[in-house]
Formats: sequence, structure tokens, C-alpha cells
Amino acid sequence: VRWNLTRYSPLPHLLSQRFTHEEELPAVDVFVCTADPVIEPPTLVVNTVLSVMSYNYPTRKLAVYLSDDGCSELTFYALHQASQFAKHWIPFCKRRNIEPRSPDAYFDKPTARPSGQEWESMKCFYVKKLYEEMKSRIETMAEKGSVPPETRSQHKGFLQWGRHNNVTKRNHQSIVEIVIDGREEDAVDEDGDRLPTLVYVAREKRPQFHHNFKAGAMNALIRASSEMSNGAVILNLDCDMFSNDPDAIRDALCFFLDEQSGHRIAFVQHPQQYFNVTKNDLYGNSPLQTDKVELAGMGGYGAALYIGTGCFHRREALCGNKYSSKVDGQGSIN
Ligand SMILES: O=c1ccn([C@@H]2O[C@H](COP(=O)(O)OP(=O)(O)O[C@H]3O[C@H](CO)[C@@H](O)[C@H](O)[C@H]3O)[C@@H](O)[C@H]2O)c(=O)[nH]1
Ligand SMILES: [Mn+2]
Repeated sequence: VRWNLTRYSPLPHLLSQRFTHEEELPAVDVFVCTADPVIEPPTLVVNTVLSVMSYNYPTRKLAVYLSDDGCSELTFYALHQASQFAKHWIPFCKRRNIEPRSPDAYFDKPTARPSGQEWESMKCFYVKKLYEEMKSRIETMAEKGSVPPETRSQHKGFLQWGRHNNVTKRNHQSIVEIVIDGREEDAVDEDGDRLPTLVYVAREKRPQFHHNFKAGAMNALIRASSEMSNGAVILNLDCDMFSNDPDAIRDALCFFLDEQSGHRIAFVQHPQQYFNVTKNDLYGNSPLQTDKVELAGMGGYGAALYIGTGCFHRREALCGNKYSSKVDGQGSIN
């Protein structure tokens, strides 16, 4: 078989023309997976979470789930901190239309230096200061290795790690804490706009049962999310990544909602980019071959690879659906 290199591009302006009302857009659930608060520090994890909470997508249609296989109160603490910071970060990103929306990656950019009007630059300093203060609180807590009693009173969720529960990484009850319930009236940012839903999940683990690593976590997230937001589209991300494009959801929807072939598309895989690649890419980390040859080569045959992360799935494609011979031809997704 010859490689048939084909590249597809989304046409988001056509999507906006077809879906003029927010209500018509599908709900999207984002799953972020983490497994260890030492190897994957909580500041890294919340940067990933904040990058997806600030997508250019109606917040009432967006829910973010953090799966913590480390079952660590340090990660829960960091997520709670991020939920507070999000009230400043999300409006800051959207008003200034900044990219990328991981605070660490954004403030690292030379262009992130405040410029323009005095008010604008003060705002940038202010948000940066809030971010650095949050980061330092999370790191101090991580160094201590546990959350002190006075901090535990900040959120009832900390009770899950109470002495009587005997929580260890491999043996614990299931913990599901809704950190932000997007339906509640006070779930708003500093501008009064609604925040996306944010949920912490540590699935139940017992030593006598296999937990099946990330796949086990994803299955638990599918079940837990179906009881809450039940988004028709699911994005999964590892905690050491961030979304570098605030319009990634709309781009993926261009394929799922395509009038001709949308109904045949089960998942939309975004390419991956790496940072800190050595000069001359000594360790071959550059995804050139995968993105430009392998994925594009399969594209010509209408095929695609799921590379394990950075991928949007139709929930139906993962959970099944009653067979129907009728196809509405609209690529509908409800
Ligand atoms: O018990 C576990 C172990 C891992 N993870 C998470 O799974 C992701 C991937 O694990 P990692 O150890 O970073 O593996 P990689 O080699 O980086 O995995 C790459 O390749 C895998 C497929 O081989 C994909 O599933 C991953 O998404 C992709 O990042 C990370 O977010 C982990 O936190 C869990 O949630 N639970
Ligand atoms: Mn990894």
C-alpha cells in the first residue's frame, strides 16, 4: 500500500455560521490524568487544567475532570487553589485573547511582558503575581508533604483524607469532589461570567484488584462524568501537557459535525508538540515523522491513529449506542 498523504483543515467560520446559538453546541468533558504528586508535581497538573478551563467555548458546556491515581490531598489542594485562580485567569485570557493558556507557558514567553495601556500592564502584573503566589503556596505544601489542619477547613473535600479513612495510594474509597459546580449561581469569575465545572476524581482502588493504569482511570472517568455533565464529546490529556490552542474544541467539532461525513467520525486526534527538545533533536523527540508522514499517510485512506492523548472522542463511540439505520446526514451530536 502506498502512503497517500492527505491533510485536513478545519473551517471554524463555517461552524460558527451553522451554529449561531450556544445551546446548539455539544457539551464537552475534558479528562486530565495524573498518577503521582512527586513525579508529576501538582503545579504542572493545574497548569494543564487551567489551559483547558479557559478554552474559547461556552463555559456552561464545558466540564473538566481531574483523575488522580495518586489519590493525594496535595493534588486536591492544588486543584482547589486553581479553582480560585481561574476566576482571574479565565477572563484575563479571554479579554486579551492570549495564547497559550497554561499560565506557566504564557508567563515564560518574552511577549508576555506587559505592554500597551497602563491599565492593561497593571492587570498583567496583577494576574502574574496571583499566579506566582498560588504556585508558591502549592509548592510549599508539596515540600511539607501534607496539608495542615487549618487549610483542611477550606474545603469539605479534605475530609476524605481524614484519619478514619486510612487513605493510601493503592487502597482507598472512591473520592469524587465537585470543586466548581458550573450550575451554581456563585460559580462565576471576577467579571461575573459563569465558570466551567471542575471535578476531582480518585477512583476506588483495592490491592486485590488490578487498576489498569491510565485505561482504568479513563473508564472510571467515563462512568463518573456520565452521571454529571455527560458531555457528548470527550477530550483526554496527560497532566504533563497543555492545550496550546484556545480554539481546539471548535476545530475538533468541525470534523464531528461535518454535514457529509461527521457521523462516521469517532475521534479527532490533535498532533503533539514537544518542548525542551535538544539541539539537533538528539533523542528523536520531534514528532515530524509521526505527524507529517505516518498520520497524514493514513489520512488519505480515511484512517487515523489514536495516540493515547490529545484526542477528542465521541462519547457514543466509547460507550456504545443503540443501532440505528437512519443517519440524519447532519453529523448531529447530542
Ligand atoms: O496508573 C496510572 C499511570 C499513569 N496515568 C497517567 O497516564 C498518563 C500517561 O502516562 P506516562 O507514564 O506519562 O506515559 P507516556 O509514556 O508518556 O504515555 C504516552 O503513551 C501512552 C500510550 O503508550 C498514552 O496512553 C499516553 O497518553 C502517552 O502520553 C499520565 O498522565 C499519567 O498520569 C494514570 O492516570 N494512572
Ligand atoms: Mn508522559
